[in-house]
Amino acid sequence: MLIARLERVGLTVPTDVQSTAIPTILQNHDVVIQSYTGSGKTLAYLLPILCEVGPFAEKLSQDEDSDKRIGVEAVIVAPSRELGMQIVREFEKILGPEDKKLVQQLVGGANKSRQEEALRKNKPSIVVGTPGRIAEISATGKLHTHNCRFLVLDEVDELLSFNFREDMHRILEHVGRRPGAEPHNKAKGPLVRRTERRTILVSATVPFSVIRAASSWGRDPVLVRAKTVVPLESVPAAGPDTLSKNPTNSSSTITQGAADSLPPGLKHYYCVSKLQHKVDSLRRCVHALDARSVIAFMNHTKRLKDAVFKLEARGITAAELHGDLGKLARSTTLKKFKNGELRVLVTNELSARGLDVAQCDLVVNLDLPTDSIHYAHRAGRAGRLGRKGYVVSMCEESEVFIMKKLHKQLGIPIQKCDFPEGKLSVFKEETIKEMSSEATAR
Ligand SMILES: Nc1ncnc2c1ncn2[C@@H]1O[C@H](COP(=O)(O)OP(=O)(O)OP(=O)(O)O)[C@@H](O)[C@H]1O
Repeated sequence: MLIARLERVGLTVPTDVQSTAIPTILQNHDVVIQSYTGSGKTLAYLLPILCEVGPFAEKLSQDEDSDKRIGVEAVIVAPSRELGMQIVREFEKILGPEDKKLVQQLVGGANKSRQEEALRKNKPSIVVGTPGRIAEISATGKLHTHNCRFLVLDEVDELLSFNFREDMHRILEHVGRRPGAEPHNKAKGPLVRRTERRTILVSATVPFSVIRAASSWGRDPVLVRAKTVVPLESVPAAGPDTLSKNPTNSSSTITQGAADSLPPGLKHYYCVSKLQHKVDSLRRCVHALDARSVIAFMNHTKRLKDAVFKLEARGITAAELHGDLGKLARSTTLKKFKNGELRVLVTNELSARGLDVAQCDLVVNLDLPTDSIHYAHRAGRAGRLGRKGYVVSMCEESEVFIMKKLHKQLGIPIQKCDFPEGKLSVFKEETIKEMSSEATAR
């Protein structure tokens, strides 16, 4: 049934991470799924859920069946409303129009009373949302998750950040916990109250904070990477940027930084440009690479509008996407970008995580990311599902040392380039020594 439906929507060959994660989750494991951006992690958890929840589920035994009617059975948490809605659309694509009411979005910014009304009326088995809204509706008692069998935290390292702490605590405490069960008592170990909830943590980057969280939230969780499954306790504690030795060898230290979170089809460059010329360098870069679908990242929302204005003034269709925009403006802009009406989307960190625009062929850092993890998530907007793509970072002379650091932490070549006469020109391979002597000479 499910396989037939997948074939109908053009999903016939599983990606590596799906081939590894799906059976592991169906064997009742708690899992951490780590695989590079655009490798199909969403379906890696969505498909096992649909094997057990909804129209494609194997028939449950009588008592489980009666339980089935009470409340939500899967909760998926995402750090942004765009990613939340993207996951909902993936569910709806597979469920089809007749069953799409089985999944309900609970993202921030949408109308809360309409969401509560839909929960009451449709009695969805699956909810997908952002931490604040899920926690808020759960606190009103209108979201019944005690029967929940799956809790998915997508972009989990982002969800661990401070601003989600309180909401995530509530979600972890309530989802899959039977009413009246004794409160979480560490002394009795992390699992005394959750019997069958499977906790699935997902990200392209898995810093040690995620490993630690998984061990306390799950029951003997395993780490699923593209082709390997290792017990989590075999992962030694390490700093945030430990690079993997040999990813295929299960005893190696895992990458807790970002080295193997980058898609293989990407080429990475940096271009030295003065701050006031960066947008013009972006324009020359877009033309030189003949990029059709470009995502440009900036660190300060205030400056996005100015960049869009300059691009439009030079005849490049562009728009800004950030959290200060209203819900409608954000979804309209995203739709226009995805259907090719816009050539450049100028955005900030909000859109870095998880945004899936299959045709994105160029990512430009108009402002440099703060670290290798942020670099990886931004870069991973291009090269989706093994496609080719470029990542070009615009940096001032004084920031070149940051590119050297990223090159080292990520273990990837990031070559210096420029765009004279509308062509990409790559400087000869600058070794680390040359780069560092350049850096010290300044
Ligand atoms: N088996 C498959 N066959 C064909 N297309 C697939 C398959 N699995 C996923 N896709 C498509 O590949 C794209 C990327 O998938 P997805 O967004 O799940 O990647 P991801 O690993 O979650 O990326 P990120 O780390 O950026 O969130 C999506 O458009 C998805 O529909």
